[in-house]
Amino acid sequence: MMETPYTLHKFCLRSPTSSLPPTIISALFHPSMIPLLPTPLPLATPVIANPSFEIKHTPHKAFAMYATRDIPEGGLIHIEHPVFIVPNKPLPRDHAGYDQVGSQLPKHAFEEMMTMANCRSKQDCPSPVEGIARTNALMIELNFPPEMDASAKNYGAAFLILNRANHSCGPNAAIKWNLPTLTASMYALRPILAGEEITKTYIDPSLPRSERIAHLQENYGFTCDCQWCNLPTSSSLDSDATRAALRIRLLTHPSYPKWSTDLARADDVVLNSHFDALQLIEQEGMHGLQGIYLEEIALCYAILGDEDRFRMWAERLVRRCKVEDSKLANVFESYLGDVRRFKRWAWRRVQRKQMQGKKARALPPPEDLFSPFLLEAQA
Ligand SMILES: C[S@@+](CC[C@H](N)C(=O)[O-])C[C@H]1O[C@@H](n2cnc3c(N)ncnc32)[C@H](O)[C@@H]1O
Repeated sequence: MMETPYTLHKFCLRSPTSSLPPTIISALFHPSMIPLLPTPLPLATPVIANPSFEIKHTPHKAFAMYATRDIPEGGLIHIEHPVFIVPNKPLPRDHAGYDQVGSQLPKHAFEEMMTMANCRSKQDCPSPVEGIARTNALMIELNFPPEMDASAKNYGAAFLILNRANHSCGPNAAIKWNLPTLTASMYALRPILAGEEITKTYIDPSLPRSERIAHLQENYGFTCDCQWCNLPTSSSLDSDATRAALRIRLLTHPSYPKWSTDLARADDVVLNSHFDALQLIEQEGMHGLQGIYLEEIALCYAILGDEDRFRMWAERLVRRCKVEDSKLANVFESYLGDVRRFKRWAWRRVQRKQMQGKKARALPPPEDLFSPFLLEAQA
């Protein structure tokens, strides 16, 4: 039998209140990975008391997540520990690892997991647990040291609820993994209406439609039914071009840092470009790209010293990135508490005033401009 370093582990996250049972995570870990988990292990994160979604069976996609009430942009939808963590690579055929993982799960979790999608063939994945893991597991980060071999850093985690989210090329939600708490959080990328399906993306949505379709077919065994994959050919080419442009734009858009120190550039050059980007993002449903534009629009208004507009955009940014980037949300929350905490508040106005002051001092006093002597001299 071929030797494999992956061995089964069970992690027990104690509940913060004695009335709740602990959370168990089964994992197939390389021994070198154990120190890469948080130490000590976090307490179990309680589930959200009044969830804003339900899981329903659908005619064409098996199960799906639906919003049961309106969810605001950036709103937390669900937070969950994985039921299992496994390496994202096939183990030797005779290795019982995946089946062991399955058999170690609590009964209800195992039964639920066995109803999850499995798009792998028996030849490809003889163990159904492996097929389910390969269809559903989300890539997660552990405390990987930089020198570690890239193939060893490849771990996936399966979630009983989050894995019910279907794919869209214009998703309204995204998932953020948090290693210290060993949880994944789902949050809204844009406002979601009650009754809407909650979707995430399984692929890079900026790829052209043909590549997205091929990728989803090959890796997940389905043909995407989203509105962007069903556009007529001519509109689809436009959509491909817009998506490609949005991807490039992230690297090429007018630079906020340069603008913020360069009075020669028009006040609205970055703003106009970013408003334009937000419109294209809206059109393609690529709200995952909004963050940088929202942040820089708020910063532009700070540099311009336009408090009302700064507040409007900074409040939106804080809402939007509360889950995705809580540090950034905290920074902007502190500016909202007192805009003068932003060190370069109204920098462009202040600079212009100072320059005008300097120019005025460099010119002769106004009465001299009209003195008979000057007129004579000019003549
Ligand atoms: C991670 S699971 C999503 C939840 C799944 N529907 C279930 O019942 O557990 C991925 C599988 O869901 C289905 N699926 C996801 N997104 C889809 C879409 N946009 N159109 C059709 N089927 C989809 C495919 O069968 C895919 O292999």
